[in-house]
Amino acid sequence: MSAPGRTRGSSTRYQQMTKAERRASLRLLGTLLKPYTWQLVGLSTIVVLAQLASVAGPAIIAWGIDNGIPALLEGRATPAIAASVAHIVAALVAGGLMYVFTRWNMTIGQNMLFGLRKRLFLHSQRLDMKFHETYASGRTVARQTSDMDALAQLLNSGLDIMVGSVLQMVFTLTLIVTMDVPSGVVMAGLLVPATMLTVWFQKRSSVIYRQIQTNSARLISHFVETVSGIRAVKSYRRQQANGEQYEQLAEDHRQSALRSIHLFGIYQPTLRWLSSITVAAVLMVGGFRVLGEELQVGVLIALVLYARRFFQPIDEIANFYNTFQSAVAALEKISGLMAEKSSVTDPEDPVELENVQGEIVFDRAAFRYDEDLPLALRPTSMHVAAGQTVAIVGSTGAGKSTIAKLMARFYDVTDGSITLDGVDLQDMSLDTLTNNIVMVTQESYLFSGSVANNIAIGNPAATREQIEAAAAIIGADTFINELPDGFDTDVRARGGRMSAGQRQLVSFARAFLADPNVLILDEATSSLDAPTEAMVQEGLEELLGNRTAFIIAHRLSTVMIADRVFVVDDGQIVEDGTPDELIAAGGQFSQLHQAWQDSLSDTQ
Ligand SMILES: Nc1ncnc2c1ncn2[C@@H]1O[C@H](COP(=O)(O)OP(=O)(O)OP(=O)(O)O)[C@@H](O)[C@H]1O
Repeated sequence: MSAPGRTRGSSTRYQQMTKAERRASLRLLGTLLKPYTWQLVGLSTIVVLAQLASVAGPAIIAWGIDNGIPALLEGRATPAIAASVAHIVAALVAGGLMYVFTRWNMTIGQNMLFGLRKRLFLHSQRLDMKFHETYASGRTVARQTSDMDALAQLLNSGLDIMVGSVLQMVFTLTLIVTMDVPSGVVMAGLLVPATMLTVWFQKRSSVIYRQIQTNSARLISHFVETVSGIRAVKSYRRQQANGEQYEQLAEDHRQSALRSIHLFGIYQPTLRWLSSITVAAVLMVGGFRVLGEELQVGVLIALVLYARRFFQPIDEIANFYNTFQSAVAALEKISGLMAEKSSVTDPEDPVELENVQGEIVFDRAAFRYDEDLPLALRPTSMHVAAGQTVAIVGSTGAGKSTIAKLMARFYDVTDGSITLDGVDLQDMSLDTLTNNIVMVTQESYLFSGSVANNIAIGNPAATREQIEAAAAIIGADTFINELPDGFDTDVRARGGRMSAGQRQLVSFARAFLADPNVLILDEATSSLDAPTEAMVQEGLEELLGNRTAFIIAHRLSTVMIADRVFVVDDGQIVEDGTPDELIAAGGQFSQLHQAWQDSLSDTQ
């Protein structure tokens, strides 16, 4: 019997699904089940046999009483012993079969979920940046967690209830009618109010389950938002206001949970009451028939036992309906995510690159983030020779990061092309691209694991010596060696926490180890303080080496090491030249340079 709130109803969502969505989700269920067709046939057979063995119990008792007792009175014990043995064997067979069924069924369910989880994870990773920017990460998490749980419930209990419980009712009713038609009529008569009660319960429970689901999602999302924005919460003293909001949401959740408990409180006792009335009615009708010698006592006992069992599966079936709806809605959401296509894909016949030099050419390359948005990069043509270091500067929102993201193929150009050594980025495999072009972003993301593992992401084949050498060249080794376990320190553990600048140094070492031909640093030095920046300046020059490099920078010191500067304004490169040339030209860069100079002298 399901506890209140265990299954998640989403009938409204289910009803809102279009036919196409429903078909897509059922198709996904079909692809999950298909490899297990024969195993599912085997499982169904086991359920049928287990139900037959379990339903045989009362019939054996009836036979034992009606034949065994008279035989005992005549001094023959064999029929009574045979009935007892048969009853024990039937119970053992039913139990054994259910054991095999449960293990096998759970194993298949877990295997299916394992396959689906893996497919979903790999698919989510493959999807392009545009998808990840629009599809909230919380939703991706829900696909992997609550939706998988809903599906797990269906896979765990689906076959047992759909086949087992339904068969239990069918077999029981058939046996009752076969044994005694009037008792069958009594049972069928009481089935009418039980069905009406169940339909009433089912309708209300699916609405309440949906409320519980919505309220719990609101509660969680408010909690997550507060925790992830805790700095803003503390800075603006939002604790009390947030607390009040949370209390209201928690109260809504409590109310919907109470409504669910109340509903169960009406349904289950009423169903039991109907079940008891059935037993009493069968006993009364049967009793009179025994008195009239139209029915044997053993058969009457069997009928009473069957009547007790008859209603047991009804509430399981009613609850299962919610499980089924939740699972179909979850499947629809999962299949929706699986149907998403990445616009950045591998070409069918990729061009192999050899001896890459690192020449980057934009040929009337233009880009917009969405069809109804203006161009973030207006048609741009430029040529950057292999080995050049280019600083990209410009005001906020000018389009600097957009240029960087296009070179790393986070997005594909809307028009024109970008080439590496004369080969269109879209004509090389994504592996070739990432082996040759690496972007270090300002977030400097560190994955769980040790510092050494985080650096090794740049080149998983690197030896420990190479990892430590990369850190030393970048100038990250001093602080890493001071961490509790040096390079083996877990970056998430206490003592492994790093400042923004230290994280950037680790990501520099990672990029150095990756050894790409083209390196893009997006604001990568912006969060280093002046002494740290001075420290990494040398490492940065080591990192840049002979490779082609694009540095988006807000700091003069970084810009001045560049061979060339692009000034970006309103989605286009408006100035292009060496730092000295641009200072002399008196344009935007020279003003920017002057402002930097002034700010430096102010701080001295
Ligand atoms: N994911 C996105 N979806 C829609 N528009 C975007 C997206 N990212 C950036 N834009 C828009 O594209 C334009 C260029 O943004 P971009 O991030 O390239 O500027 P930027 O020069 O790097 O700015 P900043 O120095 O502030 O980082 C801006 O108008 C911005 O609003």
